[in-house]
Amino acid sequence: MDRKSITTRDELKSMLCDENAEPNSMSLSLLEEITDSFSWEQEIGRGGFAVVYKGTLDNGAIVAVKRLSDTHMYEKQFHREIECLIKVKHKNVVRFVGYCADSQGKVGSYNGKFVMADVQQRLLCFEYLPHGTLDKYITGRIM
Ligand SMILES: Nc1ncnc2c1ncn2[C@@H]1O[C@H](COP(=O)(O)OP(=O)(O)OP(=O)(O)O)[C@@H](O)[C@H]1O
Repeated sequence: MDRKSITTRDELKSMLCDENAEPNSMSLSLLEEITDSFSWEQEIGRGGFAVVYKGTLDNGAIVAVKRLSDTHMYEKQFHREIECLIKVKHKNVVRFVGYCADSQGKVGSYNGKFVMADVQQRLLCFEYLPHGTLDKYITGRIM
């Protein structure tokens, strides 16, 4: 279980080219880099618990980066979700590429005092599906 995390665009590109490659942990800095720091121009959709961004690579490859809202899940649930996503491998299920759980202590002011708080970021990365949602696809509302 000591596989090296995906930290560069090249590592992500070669992982995407290998259909047998297992999902892996990814660095927050790489996910920030490919989504232009989660800019609104890269946003492709919103669900109940996450905003989904397009992550673009220089060879034209695209991934979908799902940034979970900080209140969405406890640690255990997040681990269980990753475990399930890793196990599911099927041609009709979107490919799970990787995950990122990052926590940084940040100093801020609260009631006039400086406090140190843990800022957590949890992200999931999937293969990008270019044809919109299934309901729009089925009902023909795709451009
Ligand atoms: N792999 C993907 N490729 C392309 N677009 C995606 C992908 N995953 C999500 N999206 C887009 O982002 C939107 C939000 O996705 P998300 O999975 O967060 O929410 P959801 O499917 O509505 O379900 P829920 O809120 O229950 O998790 C989708 O409706 C879709 O437009």
